[in-house]
Parts: sequence; C-alpha cells; structure tokens
Amino acid sequence: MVKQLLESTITSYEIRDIRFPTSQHLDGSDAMNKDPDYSAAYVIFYTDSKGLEGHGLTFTCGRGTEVVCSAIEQLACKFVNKSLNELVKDMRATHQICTGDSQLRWIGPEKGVIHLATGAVINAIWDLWAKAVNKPVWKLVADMTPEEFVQCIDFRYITDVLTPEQAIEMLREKEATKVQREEEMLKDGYPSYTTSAGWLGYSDDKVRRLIREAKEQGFTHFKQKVGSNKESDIRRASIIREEIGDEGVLMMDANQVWDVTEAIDWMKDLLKFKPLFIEEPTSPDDILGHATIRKALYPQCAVATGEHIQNRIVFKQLFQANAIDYCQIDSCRVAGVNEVLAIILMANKFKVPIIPHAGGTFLVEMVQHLSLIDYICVSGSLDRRMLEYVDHLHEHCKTPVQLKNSKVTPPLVAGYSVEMYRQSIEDYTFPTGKIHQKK
Ligand SMILES: C[C@H](O)[C@@H](O)[C@@H](O)[C@H](O)C(=O)O
Ligand SMILES: [Mg+2]
Repeated sequence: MVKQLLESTITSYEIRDIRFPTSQHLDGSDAMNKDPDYSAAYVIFYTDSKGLEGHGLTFTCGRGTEVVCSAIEQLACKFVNKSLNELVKDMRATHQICTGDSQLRWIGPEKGVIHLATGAVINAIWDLWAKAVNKPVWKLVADMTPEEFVQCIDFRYITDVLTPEQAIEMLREKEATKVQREEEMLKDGYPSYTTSAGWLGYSDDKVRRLIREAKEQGFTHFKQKVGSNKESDIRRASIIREEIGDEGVLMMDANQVWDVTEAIDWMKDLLKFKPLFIEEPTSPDDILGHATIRKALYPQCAVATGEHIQNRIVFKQLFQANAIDYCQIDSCRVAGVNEVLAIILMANKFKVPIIPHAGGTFLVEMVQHLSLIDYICVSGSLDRRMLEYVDHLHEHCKTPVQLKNSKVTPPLVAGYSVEMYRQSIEDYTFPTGKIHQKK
C-alpha cells in the first residue's frame, strides 16, 4: 500500500488566493499590522493515485496574496510529471528545484515573495509524502535515521557553524531516547501560550475577558501586543498583570515598530511588568540591532524574533551575534520543513530554545509538528519552549490543532495538518468566493 502511493506521480496543481476578513474585528492586529486579513497563498498537488493530494500554504495578510500565488505558479509547474518517490528520495535536491532556479533566484535569493512561495510548495510536498506513508509529518521525521534527516537539508552557507557530519553526530546523541520522548508527548502534550487575548485593536474590556477565559482554559503564559502608544501599553500591561498575578508569565511583541534606541527606552518603561521577552523589537534584518537591545535589557527582559527572518543564513548570524534568547521559527516564511530543520539544528548548537511563531492562518497546525521534531529528535528539552496558540480560523481546517488544558496533543492524522475544507476554499477564494461577494 505505502509503496504504491509513494510511486504516485504529480499530475496537476491548483493555486488559490484565500482571504479571511479578520480585520473586521481586528483579530491578529498589532502595532505594525493594524488591520490584517488572515490569508493564505494555497497550493494543492494532485496525483495519479485517487484521493492522494498534497496541500501547502504560506501565510499572508490580505493584499499581496495574489503576488505570492503568481510566484507559486512559477514553482509548482516544475513538479508536474515528477514521481513522489524521486522527490522524497533526495529532499535536498527537491528543495533546490525551487531555490536553485537560476532565473527565479534573481528575485530572491532565498528571501521575499519567491521564498514565501517556496515555503508553500515545499510544505505541500511534505504533506503529500506524509500522506503517502500514512504518518503525520512529525512522525515521518521522528522515524528518520540521522542520515535521512540530514539529507533533507541544504547546508550551503551554514557549514561554518554546522556541517552535515556534525548534524549527524548531534542527532545520534538523541537517537536512543527518541521513543521515550514520543511516548511522553502522546501522553502529556506540548505546552503552549496564547496570543489571542492581547491583539492591539481589542478594547481593554475585551482583553480582560479573554485573559480570564484563557486562564480558565489552563493557560499560564500570555502575549501582549505593544509599541503603538506607551500609555496604552502600560495601562494594558497593568490589566493583564492584575488578571494573571505574579505567577503568570507575560510576553510582549512590538512587531518591528521601533528603532534600536527607541526599543530600549520604551521597554525600560515596561520592565516593571516583568515581561519574559520582547519580540520583534526592531527590523528583522538588523542582527546587530537585536544584539544591542538584548545587551541593554539583559537580564530583566529577553529578546525573541523569527517570524520575519527570511532564511537560515540570517538565523545563523543572529545566533553567532548572541542577538536573541528565543528562536521563533516560522513554518512558511522560510523554505518549508527542509529549511526549518536546518534552523532547529543550529538553534540547538547555540542552545537557543525554539518557540515557533504561529499567529496566522493554520500556522499552529504546522508548527506543532516542528516543535515535536525539535523535542523528540534534536534538543530533547522542553526548557523555555512553548508553542504559540491563536484561536482563529481552526473551523476551516480539516484537522485543527487539539488543545488539552493548554497543552497541544500531537496530531495523528497523516500529513501536515493544513488541509482546508473544500467549501471554505470556495467561499474564501479572493475575489470570487461567496464571502467576498457580500461586500
Ligand atoms: C499580523 C499577525 O497577526 C501578527 O501580529 C502575528 O503573527 C504576531 O506577530 C505573532 O507573534 O503571532
Ligand atoms: Mg509576533
């Protein structure tokens, strides 16, 4: 059965520009992204095996999704007539089908729209692969030998900090105890924190109510959006502290609005609320700026970033420069699972914990696989690690993330957990879907 499905050939693909009107209630709003419409540039690969499809997406915020869809078109067409077996036998080469196109490379390289598109396409291939072998993606990776794991990674530009041989060594250290951690995860789940209560556009009353509800759900860690107006940040932080007490953990996220010195000054006024970290205090491209902020706020407040870090090379430098305390991998900002594996390995080498970014369309569904891979195969640690949980749009996903008392239960359904209901795809496709006609 498994063998047959792996022998499938990709026959065609479908690309959709899908937009949810989340800006109506300011869900997902922050100091930089004031009115995001949670969206997805979505791709489906069809095969010659009935019912076997690979679904992948990259998160977008509304306008601009059509640009990413058009970049996906340039990449997806390269996969038609390819056999799945050939693609998965050498995932490094498969990743390079996207990143190594000599003409498309010019509009990157490995960053921007073309890289977002690569993320969607590569994630769809992983979904296809996992479905063909009837495993969730995390389990597919957890069952790999260190050599197979490393074969998925393009080490170009990172061998100065991590060679394939060192990566194999690192993975071998955790081999013998993988099964134990897998069992533990299936029994206990993976810890998470919530961002859903702290969106910038919500009223103080709504924040208070949502924090209370989140506490009832078992959450102990909460993220607040900051950076638009200092008085309002202070007022909002006092409300949250009042609700969560001294024992609750508060994180803050500025979504890149500040200059380096402004970030330091602003945060000094928020330190009294004991934030665990400040996320995206400045431009994601400013490696040394992050290092400066980290140094200035140390040890009272840590620094986190990742959702806009464009590739493994920038992550490498953030680690080398001791610029961050938390590594917020994103499932589709970089080139899908392959490149994330490289980042997870480097983070482990530099002892920086992984806290994935998941505020977006179906991101929690994907990153749960990545944190499980980090724990089971790479770091073997839950210390300072959590998943981000946001409470939006799960009803459109066939296999939504499962929470039990704020812990995420590992997904057991085969694939990468992002497949949308057909009706939702139709209704939310922009601009033709039913939802967009109503406006
Ligand atoms: C526009 C989005 O909702 C962002 O605010 C969100 O990704 C956020 O930065 C997060 O950390 O979840
Ligand atoms: Mg963020």
